Amino acid sequence: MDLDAITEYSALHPKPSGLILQYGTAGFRTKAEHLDHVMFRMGLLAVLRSKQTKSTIGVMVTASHNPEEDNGVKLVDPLGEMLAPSWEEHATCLANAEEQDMPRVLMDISVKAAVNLQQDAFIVIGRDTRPTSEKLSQSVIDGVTVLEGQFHDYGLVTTPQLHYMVYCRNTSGQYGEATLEGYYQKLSKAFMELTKQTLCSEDEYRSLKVDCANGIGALKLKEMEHYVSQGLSVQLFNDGTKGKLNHLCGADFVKSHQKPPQGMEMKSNERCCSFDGDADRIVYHYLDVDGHFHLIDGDKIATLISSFLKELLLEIGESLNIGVVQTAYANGSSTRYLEEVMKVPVYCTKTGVKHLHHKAQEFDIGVYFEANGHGTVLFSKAAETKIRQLTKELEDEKRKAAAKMLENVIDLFNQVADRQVISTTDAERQVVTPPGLQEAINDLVKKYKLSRAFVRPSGTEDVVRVYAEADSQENADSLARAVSLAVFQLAGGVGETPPGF
Ligand SMILES: CC(=O)N[C@H]1[C@@H](OP(=O)(O)O)O[C@H](CO)[C@@H](O)[C@@H]1O
Ligand SMILES: [Mg+2]
Repeated sequence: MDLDAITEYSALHPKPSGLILQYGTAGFRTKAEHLDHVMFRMGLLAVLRSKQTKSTIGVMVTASHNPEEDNGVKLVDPLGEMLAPSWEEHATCLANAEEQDMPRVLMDISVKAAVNLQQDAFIVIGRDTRPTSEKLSQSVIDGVTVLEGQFHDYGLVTTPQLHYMVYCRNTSGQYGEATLEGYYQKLSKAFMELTKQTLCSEDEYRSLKVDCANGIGALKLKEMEHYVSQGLSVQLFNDGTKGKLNHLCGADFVKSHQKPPQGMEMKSNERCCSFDGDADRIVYHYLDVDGHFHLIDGDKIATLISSFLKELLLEIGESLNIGVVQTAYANGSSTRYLEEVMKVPVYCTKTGVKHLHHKAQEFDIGVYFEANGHGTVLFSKAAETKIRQLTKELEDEKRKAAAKMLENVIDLFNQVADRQVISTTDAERQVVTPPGLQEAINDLVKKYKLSRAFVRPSGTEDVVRVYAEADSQENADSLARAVSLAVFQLAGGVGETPPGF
């Protein structure tokens, strides 16, 4: 490691002294102007991780659903998964080292993690459409280059696309070809075959209006459109030509405000959906005949997918186990429905895809979704092999067709995978500190029917998130208000007291 060169280049990406950031739910996120040094250093760290794992590592420059002024970075591990927790700690240490200490901290990490510095390194880089992303990804490249890592810059890609590239490269192309063309080919082929097998072929079911949050999803869906045009006609809105990223539109807005995005014309019963800024979330929505808005969020998507999968498994007569993984944000009635009606075991993990993904790997088929629309279905290697074998061996036509559908589902899901006074336990559903806050929440929850509430510090924004549900909108709002007030009083709130809703 050429420490002089590192010191020299690092001075071109200086750390504002005293700035402390944490590798949170989905990497580092904050105002873009504070991130140049973090990007450079994540380029360095990605090289160490690549040498240690002897694999390609991904670096994605994005702040997903955050406002346009923010930016962020997350590292992608060899199998397309989120960075391992011990390396999140290394990332935090490296990002926070003062300028003069940085080369030493980098050395310490390479010693602690037993990195063979002679090993080659290869990094793939992607970015979203934020105005600051291009320059910041150049800083990542500077970090990679100074440690003599090789790299490929994919430029503008969605987060799932970058995860896909990493996985393809580390499985020598077995999962697919590590190009955008390869990505579109693989997904569209599975999608077209699966839709061919379904019953509803009328045109109205084949059109979809897509709110692209004024982000990268618009560019990439335009590229993908013609691969699927025989099975699906898409109409793009909020494609970034006018509006601001994630502003009054996109999956996060639609989910948290429970209303249609601006900039999209919706008529009764039209099928609509929204992406977030880096297109790794999707929620569906529609207006009914009376013009009422309905949201098909991650909870509902998980329920629909698991019932579909259960039916197919029944058809082929295989008893592969299915598990559904949710977070504390899942609506209580979706959990009850899955457990009591569908008889599917449901598990709750901490917020963030990495936690859900990890748990979902324990099943033959693991379905995981955050309520906000992040999610996928994972098939264990054994389940995948079994299903692929059945498509060849089964003689009964109906059973064979069901096995083929399952095989297409496997290929369609991209199976690879983003305040501190408040601390929590029990998958973030119970507050530990500050003292008294959990008791206050318990007392408030008791006042409402079918109610739940919890609070936790966000890992992507400088806020404390308050969740509340109850038997009516009015009661849920009122409970949320009361809990916010308790947080404000017991957790040292600053500024104005939380407003009414
Ligand atoms: C309540 C909520 O929606 N939280 C989001 C949000 O995390 P926070 O740690 O809550 O800021 O951003 C994450 C990354 O996009 C996403 O995984 C997570 O679900
Ligand atoms: Mg996102």
